[in-house]
Amino acid sequence: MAATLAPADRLAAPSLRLHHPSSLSRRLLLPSRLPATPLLRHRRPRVVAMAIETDGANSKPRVLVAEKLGEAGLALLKGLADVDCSYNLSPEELRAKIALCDALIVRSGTKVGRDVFESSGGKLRVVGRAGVGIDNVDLAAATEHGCLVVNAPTANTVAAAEHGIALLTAMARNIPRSDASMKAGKWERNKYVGVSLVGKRLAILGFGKVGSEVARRARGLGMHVIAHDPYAAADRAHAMGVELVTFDEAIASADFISLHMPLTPSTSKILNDEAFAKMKKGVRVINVARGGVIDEEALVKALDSGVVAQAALDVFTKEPPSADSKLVLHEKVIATPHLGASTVEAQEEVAIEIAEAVIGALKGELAATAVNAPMVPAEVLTELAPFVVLAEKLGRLAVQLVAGGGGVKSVKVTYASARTSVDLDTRLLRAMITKGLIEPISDVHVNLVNADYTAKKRGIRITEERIPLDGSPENPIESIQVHIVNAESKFPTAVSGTGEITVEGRVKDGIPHLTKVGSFQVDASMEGSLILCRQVDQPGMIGTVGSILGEQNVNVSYMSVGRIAPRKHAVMAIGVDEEPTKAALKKIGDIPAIEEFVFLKL
Ligand SMILES: NC(=O)c1ccc[n+]([C@@H]2O[C@H](COP(=O)([O-])OP(=O)(O)OC[C@H]3O[C@@H](n4cnc5c(N)ncnc54)[C@H](O)[C@@H]3O)[C@@H](O)[C@H]2O)c1
Ligand SMILES: O=C(O)[C@H](O)COP(=O)(O)O
Repeated sequence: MAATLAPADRLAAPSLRLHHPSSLSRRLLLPSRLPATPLLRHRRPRVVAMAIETDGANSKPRVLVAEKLGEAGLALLKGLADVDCSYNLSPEELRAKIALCDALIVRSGTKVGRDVFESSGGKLRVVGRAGVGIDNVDLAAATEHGCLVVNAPTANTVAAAEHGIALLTAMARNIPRSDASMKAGKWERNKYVGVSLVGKRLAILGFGKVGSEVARRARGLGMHVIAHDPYAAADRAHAMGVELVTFDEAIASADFISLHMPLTPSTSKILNDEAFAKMKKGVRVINVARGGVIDEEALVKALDSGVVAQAALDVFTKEPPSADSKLVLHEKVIATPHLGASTVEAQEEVAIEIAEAVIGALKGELAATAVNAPMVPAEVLTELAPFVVLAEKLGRLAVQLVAGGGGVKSVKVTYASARTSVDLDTRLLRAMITKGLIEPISDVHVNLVNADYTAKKRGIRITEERIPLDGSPENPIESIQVHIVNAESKFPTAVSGTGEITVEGRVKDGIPHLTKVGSFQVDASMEGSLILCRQVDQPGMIGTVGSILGEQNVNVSYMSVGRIAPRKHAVMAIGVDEEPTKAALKKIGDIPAIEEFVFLKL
C-alpha cells in the first residue's frame, strides 16, 4: 500500500546550474575544506547542495562585494574567486556589473531587486546577504532565476541585542540629549530626569534570536519580560522566565515595547494608529528590527499626543531617512543609523559566515544557510547522494519515453523504503527528478533552488508516494519509480499495467541501475546511453544487435534482457558508450523480430 508524502510544494524554486550528476554526487560527499567559525561549529549545519558552472576550467568565479565586508571574509573569498569590492554603486552601476559576476555580497544597504537578476543574464548564481534581514533581496525573483540566496543568520545576533539594550537604557536615562546639552556648555540636571527599568514591563515583539537575547539581558536588569511571537515555543520562553502573550496583551500592558520581527507583508506597519491607540500612555518603543514594521507617521502622531513617551530607533522605512524626517528630528526620539550589527566582532563573524556560505555555493559543496532552497541536513545529503544521481537519470529517461517529448503534466514518484516518511527526506530527490524531467525538453537549467518553481511554471504536477517495506531502514531507499501519468509513449512497452509510463531504478554498489521498464524487469547500469528494444524472445537477438553496433564501432557496455515468459516477448536494454548513427539505429529497427525500440541518453 502506498502512503502519500507531504505535497510537492516544499521547495521555493530558481537556478543554479548543477554539474553532471556524477560530479554532483562527488561534490555532495566532499567535506568542506573551509575553516569553521566558532558559531558555525556550534550549529548543526543545514545545507543545500548545488554547483556552479564557471566559464572555463581555469577561470575563477567572480564575486562582487557591494558593501563593506570584514577582512577575514574577504581573505577567504580571495582564496577562491576574483573579488571586486565596489561600494556605493548606483542601481545602474550594479546592473552593469552584475552580468559579469557569479556571486554578489551585500548588507542591508543594497537593493537586490528583480532588475538585478534580470540584468545578470543568468550568470549570477548566489547572493550572500552579510547579515540577517533579507528584505532587501527579491527572493521570488532570485528563485525564478535559479539564484541561491544565503544569509549570515547568527553572527550579529548578540550585537543587535546589545544595541537594543543600549538604546533602551540610553533612552530611559536621556543619555544622548544630556550629552548634547553638556557639550553645548549646559548643566541641566532637572531637565533630564529619567525613568527606572527595574520592575517595568518590557514586551518583546518577535521572540527569535535577537528578541530572546534582549529578553535575557532585560531580565538581568530586573525587568518583567513578556513576548509576542506566534511561532515561538512557549516552553523555551518559559524557561527564560518570559511569558508569551497575544499581540494586544503585549502592547496594551507594556511600559517598553521592543521590536524584533522580520519585515514581511504581515509585519509591515504592525505598529500603526490602531496599535498605538491600544497602548498604555507613556509607553517607550525601541526598534532595532526593520523601520517598515512601524507606520512612521502614526508613530510621530503617537509621540506628539504623548501616547508614546519616547522612541529609540536604529532602523527606518527609508534608509537613510530624509534630512528633514519628522521622526528623526523629534525631540522624543533617539536615533542611530542602523548600527545594530556594527560591532568589530560581529562584522568579522558575519564576514566569515557569509564568505563560507558563498564559497560553499560556488564550489558546489554544501552551502549552509540557504534562504530560498530546501535545506537538508548534511548527513541526509551524504546518505542520499547516490539516489540523487539515480533520481535525475530516472526523470531524464522517463521524459524521453514520452511521445512528442513534451506532454508531461502529471508525474508520480514512488519510493519503496523501510523508512517512515518522517525519516525519509525526499526534497532533494524530487528536485533532481524534476531536473531530469525538464532539462531534456527545455533550455532551463533546473536545480534545487528552482525545481518546484520550474515544474509549477510548466504545469507539471509532481506527487510523491512511499511504499512501506519491512526490514532494516539502514538503506534509505530500496527503489524509486517515476510514473508519467496520462502520456503516450514512443516505446509503448514502457507503459505499465496502470497505463503510466513507468521506469524504476535502484542503487547497486553505489551505481544507479535501471531495474524496470513498464512491466518488464531489466538490470542496466545507468551510464552513457541506452537502447531499449522489445522483441520476440528468440535465439540470436543479442548477437544480431551486437554485430550491427560493432560494425559501427559502437562499444556496448552491457546488455540485459527481461522477459515475461520464454519465447514470448522480451525487453532488451543495451548500454552504449557512443551514440549510434541513424543508419545503425534504423538497421536495428528493421530486424524483423524487433517490435519497438528507442534510443535514450542518460
Ligand atoms: N538593526 C540591526 O542592525 C539588526 C541586526 C540583526 C537583526 N536585525 C533584524 O532583527 C530582526 C530579528 O532578527 P533575528 O535574527 O532575531 O530573526 P529571527 O528570525 O531569529 O527572529 C524573528 C522572530 O520574529 C517572529 N515573528 C515573525 N512574524 C511575527 C509576527 N507577526 N509577530 C511577532 N513575531 C513574529 C518569528 O517567529 C521569529 O521568532 C530581523 O528583522 C533582522 O533583520 C537588525
Ligand atoms: O539584518 C541584519 O542583519 C541587520 O539589519 C544588519 O544589517 P547590516 O548588515 O546592513 O548592518
